[in-house]
Amino acid sequence: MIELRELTKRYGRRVAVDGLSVRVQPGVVTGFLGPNGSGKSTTMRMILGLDAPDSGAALIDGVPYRQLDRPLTRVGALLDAGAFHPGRSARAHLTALAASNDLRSTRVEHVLRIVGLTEAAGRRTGTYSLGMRQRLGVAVALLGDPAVLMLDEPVNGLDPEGIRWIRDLLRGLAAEGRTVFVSSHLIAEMALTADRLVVIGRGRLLAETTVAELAAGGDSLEDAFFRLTSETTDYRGAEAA
Ligand SMILES: Nc1ncnc2c1ncn2[C@@H]1O[C@H](COP(=O)(O)OP(=O)(O)OP(=O)(O)O)[C@@H](O)[C@H]1O
Repeated sequence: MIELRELTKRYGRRVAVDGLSVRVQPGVVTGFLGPNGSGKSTTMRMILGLDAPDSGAALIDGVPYRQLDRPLTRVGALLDAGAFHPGRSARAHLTALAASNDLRSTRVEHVLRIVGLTEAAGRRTGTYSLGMRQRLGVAVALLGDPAVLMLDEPVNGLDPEGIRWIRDLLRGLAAEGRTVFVSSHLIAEMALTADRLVVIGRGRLLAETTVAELAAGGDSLEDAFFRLTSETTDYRGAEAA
């Protein structure tokens, strides 16, 4: 489980994450939704110990990420697809990561199979398409067989086949009992992938709900999302100008 307790982060005078308290439960896909700049990436970076909160805490199974023993076996994350050495093959990348984190080397071929990269695993990642790099990012996240998975905008830039693949994978991982926390600014995509939704705007919690509850209001999911977040966006479309 991921637990945020009054999590707060400021950049100068700007509050990027503002007293966020949320519990992300195992066994379901939880969508983390909010407009651009609402604080999703900053929250995820704090969960992974890459940014320090100004106050509050982000806990994984009760402890901060940095205190986890063998963290890759506890939490898998996909933050930035494409951040791989372009001259290295996928297999070499995963093998090095497994060795440096004391993971069984048999995991490498296993995760390559899960993400469908077995045949391409010997190729330099510099030759990979965005979709293939995304798959490799997912392979990295799964390498330690963690019970908690966190993905920041995993469908960005993917074609429909890639989007469906990520969706099915995430739902399968949750069905295995894992905690799956996935961010997006696209409500329509999240409606197809997530069971629960955590909606934020300007770093604040706006709603913790289910897709069904959000849709029950009568208007479309998109309208419900805009209604929730409209007060928090810094920009306005022509209609509202
Ligand atoms: N390193 C940083 N320095 C200064 N400001 C930052 C930094 N990182 C994020 N911010 C600011 O914090 C706020 C939240 O940004 P964040 O990237 O977490 O939002 P997001 O919801 O992930 O947005 P997007 O969907 O566009 O990725 C924004 O106003 C952003 O400009």
